Amino acid sequence: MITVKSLHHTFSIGKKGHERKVEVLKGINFHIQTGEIVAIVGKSGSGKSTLLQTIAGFMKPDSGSILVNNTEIAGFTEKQSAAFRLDHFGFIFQNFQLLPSQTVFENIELPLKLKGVSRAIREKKVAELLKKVGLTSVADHYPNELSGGQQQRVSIARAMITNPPIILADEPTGSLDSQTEQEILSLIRLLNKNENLTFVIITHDEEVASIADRQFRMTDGVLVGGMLHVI
Ligand SMILES: Nc1ncnc2c1ncn2[C@@H]1O[C@H](COP(=O)(O)OP(=O)(O)OP(=O)(O)O)[C@@H](O)[C@H]1O
Repeated sequence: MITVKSLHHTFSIGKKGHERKVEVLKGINFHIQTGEIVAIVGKSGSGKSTLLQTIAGFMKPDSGSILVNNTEIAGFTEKQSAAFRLDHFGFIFQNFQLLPSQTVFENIELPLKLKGVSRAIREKKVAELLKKVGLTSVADHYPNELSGGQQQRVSIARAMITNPPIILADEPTGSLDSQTEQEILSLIRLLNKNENLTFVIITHDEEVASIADRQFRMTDGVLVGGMLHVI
């Protein structure tokens, strides 16, 4: 599903003329299979977000290979990356990133609108997903009328609406209390099982990492681990 080989990336930090080079990805290698939940765990600044951004095609690595379903995406142009992203990746963020002026229904249907999907199909698909994430009764509410857990359910539904095979999640429960965190983690597990969805979750929270089939540890730009985790 995702195979990363010899991925390198270096940032230039600081004022022009006095830049400092920081090697953030020092030759990353891993393979993720379809239907796995993988957690990428590591301290702040270890390079987790940079890795996720390169997989998603938001950032071009200096060198290395990223194969997603046998397509090499590391050398894609921005336009190619955007098109590939829409078909292959859904995103979940710590702060939900919902549009405040749009209802739950409208937030979830947005990616389908961007793809030019007809209204009838959009309505059918959003209704199906609302049911899967347990939000049918709040379809016409606005994000600020929902709890944090409900907002994260909306963003999970939005991430899934175009049927991408892979969900990339950056600290998906970072803004939630521990009980709500457990509910969202259970939902992720359920969707993984029922829909065969692959999840790549970035976290520094061991509780979150514990739901993963495998955990990778990011330390100073090096990724280690990947042992099967028994839950
Ligand atoms: N656009 C950028 N320009 C320059 N340096 C950057 C940029 N993005 C990240 N960095 C640097 O790269 C290193 C890794 O950052 P990254 O955000 O990938 O870490 P992280 O493990 O995701 O951290 P956190 O958990 O705090 O989000 C940090 O030293 C950071 O300062």
